[in-house]
Amino acid sequence: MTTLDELSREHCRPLRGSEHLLTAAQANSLLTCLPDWSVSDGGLLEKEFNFASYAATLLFVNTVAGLAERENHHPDLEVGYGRVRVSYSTHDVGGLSRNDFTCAAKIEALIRI
Ligand SMILES: C[C@H](O)[C@H](O)[C@H]1CNC2=NC(N)=NC(=O)C2=N1
Repeated sequence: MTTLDELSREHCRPLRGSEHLLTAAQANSLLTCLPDWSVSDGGLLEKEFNFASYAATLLFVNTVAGLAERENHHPDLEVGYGRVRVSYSTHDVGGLSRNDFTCAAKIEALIRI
């Protein structure tokens, strides 16, 4: 079984095409190592993060944006006061791929520093 640490050390690969879609079993297995992440009814890998200040919220947004650019894998970010909902899916695959779980693990690794 993949651990959070192992997943966070992977890098996103350019994936295109439905052959890279994860099965529900594969997605559920990866989900077990991501604390408080869930797969929404719409098929997005999601988590809401809460912060004590607007400055901390924006620091998180910018850090996640930097990660997205480095990995060339970009989440939707819904930003509120002290709150960010991060949603991943892989557009080029048409659903969830391993890249979504890799990036989620990287976010977990960076907030645990
Ligand atoms: C051309 C470029 O590499 C692709 O469009 C990348 C960019 N970032 C991406 N981000 C996400 N979330 N899904 C993708 O399929 C995706 N594809």
